[in-house]
Amino acid sequence: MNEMKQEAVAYIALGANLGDRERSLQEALAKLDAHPGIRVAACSDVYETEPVGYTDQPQFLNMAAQVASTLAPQDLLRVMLDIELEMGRVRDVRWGPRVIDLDLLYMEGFEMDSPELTLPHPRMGERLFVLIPLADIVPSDNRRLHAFVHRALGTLDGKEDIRKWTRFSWPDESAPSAN
Ligand SMILES: Nc1ncnc2c1ncn2[C@@H]1O[C@H](COP(=O)(O)OP(=O)(O)OP(=O)(O)O)[C@@H](O)[C@H]1O
Ligand SMILES: Nc1nc2c(c(=O)[nH]1)N=C(CO)CN2
Repeated sequence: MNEMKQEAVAYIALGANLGDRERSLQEALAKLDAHPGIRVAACSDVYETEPVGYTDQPQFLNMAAQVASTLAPQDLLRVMLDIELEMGRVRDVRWGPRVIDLDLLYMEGFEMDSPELTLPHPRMGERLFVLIPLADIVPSDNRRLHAFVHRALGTLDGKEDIRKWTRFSWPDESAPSAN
């Protein structure tokens, strides 16, 4: 893995709509935070959302996390994809049901466009289930991302059914260790 000397701030979208959704979000955050090159710095509220795209599937829980990472973006994504696999995600239906979905939305200082990794995430401005949690944690001094999120929120206002989910806390003292 290519370790960078300095931490870079990145934003990750989390989604879950199979099994114990809340526990899956907790577990994914714990696994990210347990990695030596990743520190979970802030978490959004959790929202219950109607499925978008492929609609014949259960409701999602969605949230966003701000992380600080010394990993190169490709390595951070690899860790995220490994966590999805460890947690039993099966890739079959595009936009279909999943135990956990982790998308890398934005990483400070990095722009790239390849099938393996596109940054910023090409569809983040189209999805309220991504933007509403992200707005909880993007600081206003990140002018570029803050402006992007709020402009996109303005154009999508009211287009998806999203409700705040209140029963979530992280770090979760009762959760099993991620290792
Ligand atoms: N910014 C990114 N974040 C996550 N995956 C990405 C990104 N850019 C490209 N990819 C690639 O997309 C592939 C498919 O991702 P995934 O199965 O999570 O898509 P999806 O959640 O079904 O749809 P969407 O990409 O619209 O969220 C991953 O294997 C990954 O290599
Ligand atoms: N509400 C909601 N809908 C979705 C979600 C998601 O996380 N939340 N993820 C998808 C796969 O990218 C497809 N549709």
